[in-house]
Amino acid sequence: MPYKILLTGGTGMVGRNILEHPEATDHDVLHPTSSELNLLDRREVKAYLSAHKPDLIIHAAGLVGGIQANMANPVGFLMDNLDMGRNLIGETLAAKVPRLLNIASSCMYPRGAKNPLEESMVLKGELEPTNEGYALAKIVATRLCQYISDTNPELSYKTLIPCNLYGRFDKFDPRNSHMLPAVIRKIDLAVKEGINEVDIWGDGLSRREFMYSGDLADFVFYAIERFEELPQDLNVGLGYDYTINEYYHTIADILGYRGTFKHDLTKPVGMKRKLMDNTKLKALGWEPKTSLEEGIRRTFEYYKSIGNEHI
Ligand SMILES: NC(=O)c1ccc[n+]([C@@H]2O[C@H](COP(=O)([O-])OP(=O)(O)OC[C@H]3O[C@@H](n4cnc5c(N)ncnc54)[C@H](OP(=O)(O)O)[C@@H]3O)[C@@H](O)[C@H]2O)c1
Ligand SMILES: C[C@@H]1O[C@H](OP(=O)(O)OP(=O)(O)OC[C@H]2O[C@@H](n3cnc4c(=O)[nH]c(N)nc43)[C@H](O)[C@@H]2O)[C@@H](O)[C@H](O)[C@@H]1O
Repeated sequence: MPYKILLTGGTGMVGRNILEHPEATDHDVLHPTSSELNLLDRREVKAYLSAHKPDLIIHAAGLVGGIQANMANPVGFLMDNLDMGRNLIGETLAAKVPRLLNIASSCMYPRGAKNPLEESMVLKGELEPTNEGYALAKIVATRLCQYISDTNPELSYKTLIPCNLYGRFDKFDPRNSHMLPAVIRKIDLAVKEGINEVDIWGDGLSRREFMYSGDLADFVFYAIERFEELPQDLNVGLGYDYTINEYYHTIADILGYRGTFKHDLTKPVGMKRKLMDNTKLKALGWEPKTSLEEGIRRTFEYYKSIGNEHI
């Protein structure tokens, strides 16, 4: 059914993949930038919802970054994400908007939890220190949605928990990018400049589940067509992972890098693994379609198209 959707984070990687998806045109999608709607200003949020009256909200805004960005700014990652979530979800409740889809992150799982991570494991152990602030903010927004849904039968606020994501519209600046786009940039520079050795952060044995953002966007539309069928919290991932070393070698093969790698053990590695259980996702009848090789190729094409000189 067509919705009047408020999409937050519409200029970000997840948001732009949602807007680029063919089914976006089936709905009336409002996607204000942060200068048109600053989620850190609760009064602005209240006024925007009152003026536009969406019937579904997709919350894909946030202060987002890789391990090094999180370590450099734990206060910002906690405060901004907490305030954005609280302001948006709180005013959505006040306006009695019937549906909200909150985008969380697999980093909110306990660092030592048994893999694959099941949705019931949230809050069942200590968090990963390198992104604890961000994880706390994500957990608060996730629980806020649950409490609202549990105490307001006419409201349905649910959370998707994606694994690591990459793709078109990603961030490539090494100061705040995640591993996959950072490695595309590093290896592309090595090929262009004839560099024969590329650093891998850590021993490369950590494992990650990186899903192509276009697939998450596809699931978002699949999910909003079956909103009532969705569980309160739902992992959205591949169901398998690779080592960091394997990601480097796959990217090197695709970009034509023939040099060697050196492990820089002074760099942070974060969680050893955060593979999520996809039983509930598969039960809904959806699975991601984009292979790692195809996803890297599309991401690299996008990277080349934006001209990396200003990154
Ligand atoms: N990337 C990943 O690996 C990953 C993995 C799992 C989950 N997620 C989740 O997916 C969501 C989107 O991530 P992303 O990778 O798309 O992030 P992103 O590319 O950094 O985009 C962040 C978005 O949030 C907006 N935003 C930031 N501060 C704002 C504010 N004060 N008011 C309104 N909007 C604001 C930004 O708008 P401006 O550009 O105008 O600042 C931008 O559109 C986040 O909830 C993140 O936790 C991401
Ligand atoms: C989904 C995101 O996961 C994030 O954790 P996390 O996967 O470790 O974030 P990433 O920065 O993607 O790092 C993933 C893994 O890749 C390794 N890695 C290897 N080489 C590089 C490199 O050149 N750059 C980067 N960035 N990593 C690299 C890094 O040590 C870590 O083990 C959280 O900090 C965020 O809050 C968010 O939740």
